[in-house]
Amino acid sequence: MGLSTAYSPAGSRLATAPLAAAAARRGSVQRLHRRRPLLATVRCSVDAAKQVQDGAATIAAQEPARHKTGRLPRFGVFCPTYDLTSDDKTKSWKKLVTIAVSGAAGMIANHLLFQLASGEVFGQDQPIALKLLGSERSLQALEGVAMELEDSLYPLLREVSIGIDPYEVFEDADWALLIGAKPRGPGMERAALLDINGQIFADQGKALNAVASPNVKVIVVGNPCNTNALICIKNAPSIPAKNFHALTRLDENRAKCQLALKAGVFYDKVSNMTIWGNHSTTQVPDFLNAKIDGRPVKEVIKDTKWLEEEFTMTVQNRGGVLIQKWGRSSAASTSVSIVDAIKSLVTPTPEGDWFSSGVYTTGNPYGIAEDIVFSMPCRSKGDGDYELVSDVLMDDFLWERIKKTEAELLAERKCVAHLTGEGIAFCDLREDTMLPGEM
Ligand SMILES: NC(=O)C1=CN([C@@H]2O[C@H](COP(=O)(O)OP(=O)(O)OC[C@H]3O[C@@H](n4cnc5c(N)ncnc54)[C@H](OP(=O)(O)O)[C@@H]3O)[C@@H](O)[C@H]2O)C=CC1
Ligand SMILES: O=C([O-])CC(=O)C(=O)O
Repeated sequence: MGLSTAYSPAGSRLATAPLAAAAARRGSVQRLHRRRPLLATVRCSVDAAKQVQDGAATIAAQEPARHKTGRLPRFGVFCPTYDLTSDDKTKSWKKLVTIAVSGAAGMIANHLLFQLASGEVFGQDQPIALKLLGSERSLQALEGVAMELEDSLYPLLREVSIGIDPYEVFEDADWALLIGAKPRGPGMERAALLDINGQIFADQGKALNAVASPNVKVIVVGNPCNTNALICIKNAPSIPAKNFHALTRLDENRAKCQLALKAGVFYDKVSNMTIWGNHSTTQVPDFLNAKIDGRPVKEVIKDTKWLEEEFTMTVQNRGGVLIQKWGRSSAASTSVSIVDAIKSLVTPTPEGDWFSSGVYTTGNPYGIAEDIVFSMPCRSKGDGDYELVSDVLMDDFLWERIKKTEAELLAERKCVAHLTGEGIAFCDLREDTMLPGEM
């Protein structure tokens, strides 16, 4: 095994990206056309044996200059010197999975990237390439992240590249984990946040549409994640809308934790936990359909007042309380929940159970407004796809709250009409509309 920094002879491939970017920026969403990737496979950049002969140190020393060429600098490349076809241990290794991560120098990514590289997400026989998206302001930090990934000696991590142009970084991505977003600052109107972050997700949607794998799976984490995911969908008409998710798995995990603590059971006894709606303080943690040890929650926890009030509010406000304690928003647990969300899509859902994800509502069986991204109960066969669970109970309490979070998302959609190709934005959000982190 060898370790250094070098470059694949991929100049022609990368050189085309700015052209695609310019074309896409000029065109409307509808006029965007998918571009066939010129090179479908990503290779290891460093061959250990060759590296010794060629003098990898010289290549590494030239690396800073390469930033200026517009090529993606490559890091963390472990090319096994053994023959993949003849080594028993590696015979079952799968085709490389390429994962693009935005906000890669941020706090959540600082946990997530290492979980991805360790093999715990996609499996111990699944080599991966990480493509990290940053900005001018974070490029140095991003190099630091890449260096730490190199130094971690993950055998499944075949390539790390960093860049600031989504049209380069998203090229051929099988997964796009969109974390980077501007945090809401003091005094900033929510409408302004929707506009600033919405613009980021409109651009990234266009880039995904142009260069990612046609079946790329996208998980939007950056807030407000439901509406950011909707903006992405609208700007990526060639990618199935079903492939986009807004992360509400952290909310599901928080709800499971609270129910387990109240019932005095281990958290793995809590199942069928749905978070309905927006990743905001209007979200609805569903205790009507959730189960503890296979029994309806309301049979186990008889304190309905607690369920309707304390439980619900604790989950809705958990992010804000954590910010007050920590001075920053949940990062490690968010990373864990992204891992959970991916695993739920790449492994079959246990019989009778489900998971929550913010997905596109068109065609939903519950009567929720179409054309928004709403957290709902999903099941997967483990093929990266999902289906909505249809046999759920509904009562007045649940439905009333679902309508409130739905109204919030419909209002958010109006605020970003200019970014979804649906006309002039009109923003009239309720005062109490907040992200989980705002209190
Ligand atoms: N859905 C969920 O459950 C949760 C969502 N979140 C959300 O995830 C996002 C990332 O959180 P976290 O990693 O902790 O945040 P950090 O502040 O640590 O990192 C965010 C990254 O966003 C990037 N960014 C993109 N555009 C801007 C901009 N205009 N101004 C400032 N930074 C920008 C920055 O990277 P660069 O300069 O490289 O672009 C920065 O590194 C936030 O939106 C947060 O609210 C957090 C917790 C839970
Ligand atoms: O508002 C934030 O940035 C934090 C957040 O989403 C959460 O903790 O759920």
